[in-house]
Amino acid sequence: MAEAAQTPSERPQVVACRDVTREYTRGSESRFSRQTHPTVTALEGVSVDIRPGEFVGIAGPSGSGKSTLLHLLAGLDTPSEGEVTLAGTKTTGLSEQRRARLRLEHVGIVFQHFYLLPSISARGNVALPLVEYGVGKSTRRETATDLLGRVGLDNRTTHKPGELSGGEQQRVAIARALATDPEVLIADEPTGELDTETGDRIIGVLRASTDDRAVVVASHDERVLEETDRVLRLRDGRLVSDG
Ligand SMILES: Nc1ncnc2c1ncn2[C@@H]1O[C@H](COP(=O)(O)OP(=O)(O)OP(=O)(O)O)[C@@H](O)[C@H]1O
Repeated sequence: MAEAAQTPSERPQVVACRDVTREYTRGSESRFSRQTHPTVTALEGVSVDIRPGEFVGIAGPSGSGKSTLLHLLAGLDTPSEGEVTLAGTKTTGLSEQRRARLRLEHVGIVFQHFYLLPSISARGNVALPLVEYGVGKSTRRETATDLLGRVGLDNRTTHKPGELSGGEQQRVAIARALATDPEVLIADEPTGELDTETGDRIIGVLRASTDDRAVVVASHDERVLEETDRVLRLRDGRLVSDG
């Protein structure tokens, strides 16, 4: 069946979590103390499928496991138990280097605090993942300029991050995350510190990115969650609803 004729629910999943648990052990034994801190179970028994074309929200109170789940979905972290399969590859057991390659090839990541390089232009920042990908300079420039146009920043391509507003920097970060044309775009609190109008613009840019990929957003912002197709609600590390 042609891809275009498929609805998101008919497409194969791009990320699958099966009965995933993530525990953090805080502190460690030292020479002077045998006492270890208790283990925190940040996620427990979470199973989720995410397919291209879906705009998925992750919601829940502070500490409920949203960022932990996002990091697992993005291949930034691996579960203590259970399995995460990203673009057909299980993340557990891969070396750091192979996991980094898997992310480079399949995932775009947007953090709340952008993490743009201050000394280079918006266009240079967007082109950075393509350097790692081995794309030539003129194609990098062309792609980065095109992506900045798509997020409404045609007239800011040569500005450095410090010369841009928070919302503009966030749009540069989204354009950078899209540079490698990833199958899944992951965003952690992308509207966190933005005013309503700027936040709405970011939501629009994320929504417009879902045509051929999955977009997964962890957020406290109900305006973001209302725009998604589906919300995964977490409480105390457990998935309490999916729909
Ligand atoms: N590196 C870590 N070491 C120890 N505990 C951690 C670590 N990261 C997260 N936790 C704990 O895991 C739980 C889930 O954290 P997580 O950051 O996933 O929650 P969250 O829902 O994203 O919270 P917020 O909305 O406040 O960002 C919390 O109890 C947190 O304290």
